[in-house]
Amino acid sequence: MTPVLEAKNLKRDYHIPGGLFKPGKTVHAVKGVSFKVEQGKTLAIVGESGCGKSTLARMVTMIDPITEGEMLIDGGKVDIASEPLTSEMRSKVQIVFQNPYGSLNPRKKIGDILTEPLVINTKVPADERRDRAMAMLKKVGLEEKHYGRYPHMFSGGQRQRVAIARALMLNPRLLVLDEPVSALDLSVQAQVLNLLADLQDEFQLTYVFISHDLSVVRHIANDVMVMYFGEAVEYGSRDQVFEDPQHSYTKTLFAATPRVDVDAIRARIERRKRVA
Ligand SMILES: Nc1ncnc2c1ncn2[C@@H]1O[C@H](COP(=O)(O)OP(=O)(O)OP(=O)(O)O)[C@@H](O)[C@H]1O
Repeated sequence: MTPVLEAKNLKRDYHIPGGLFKPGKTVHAVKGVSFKVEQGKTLAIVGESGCGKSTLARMVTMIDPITEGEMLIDGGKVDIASEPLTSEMRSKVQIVFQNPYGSLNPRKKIGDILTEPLVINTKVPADERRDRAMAMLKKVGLEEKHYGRYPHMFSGGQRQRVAIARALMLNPRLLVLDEPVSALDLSVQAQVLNLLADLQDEFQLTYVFISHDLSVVRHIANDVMVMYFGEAVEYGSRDQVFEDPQHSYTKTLFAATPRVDVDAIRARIERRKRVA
């Protein structure tokens, strides 16, 4: 099967200009990383702060340019040299950021936030845009009455649902989730993870899930890539990486991580749902 995304030897350098007495320097944030992810699957990218996870997320989402390497979506090459990238190309990959407070425009109603990607990227007429946004609200566990409300009227978990809904409005081939639950309370984390899992099952969505939280990764990933100083030091199936880590950094990372039992939280929520 052709992977939805295949990245080959991706590199990203940042050039930091020097001052009068300080020479400029180049930060090699991502140093040649390759991976692939198939439809309906989740690739988790883990590593500690500064290892290059977000840089990778921004490259895959085409927000940041690639210094070197190749990216194929559905087997077709993303021509990183073509500037500006076409909106059709961009709409294939969407991103959900960590902070549901900062990522939604506080001056816009939820309806406008959801329909905006259609206004910018498509010729879908206004009444159909509204219908699609209403349907999407329901898919992410919100209600039609939320359409006319502002982001400040929602909880953190609900705002992240709005961010997920917005990301799905263009039917992307790939969703990049950059620490999507780490700003949320633990029980809300489990609800949003449940939602992501349900949406993936229903629509065969493909995720690149960026996280520093191994308990979450264990719960959601099919494959795992561990990054360390801009390199992929481990890459394999979830069970392979968790049960038999090869690299000394992965072993240290796993040993240093307290285990939060997300499965138990999820089971508790399911029980509550059944009682209610
Ligand atoms: N715009 C930038 N200019 C210069 N250096 C940058 C820039 N963005 C990131 N870097 C550097 O690139 C490296 C990787 O950063 P990145 O934000 O991708 O890491 P991360 O793993 O996502 O960390 P965190 O989890 O803290 O966000 C770091 O050394 C960082 O300082």
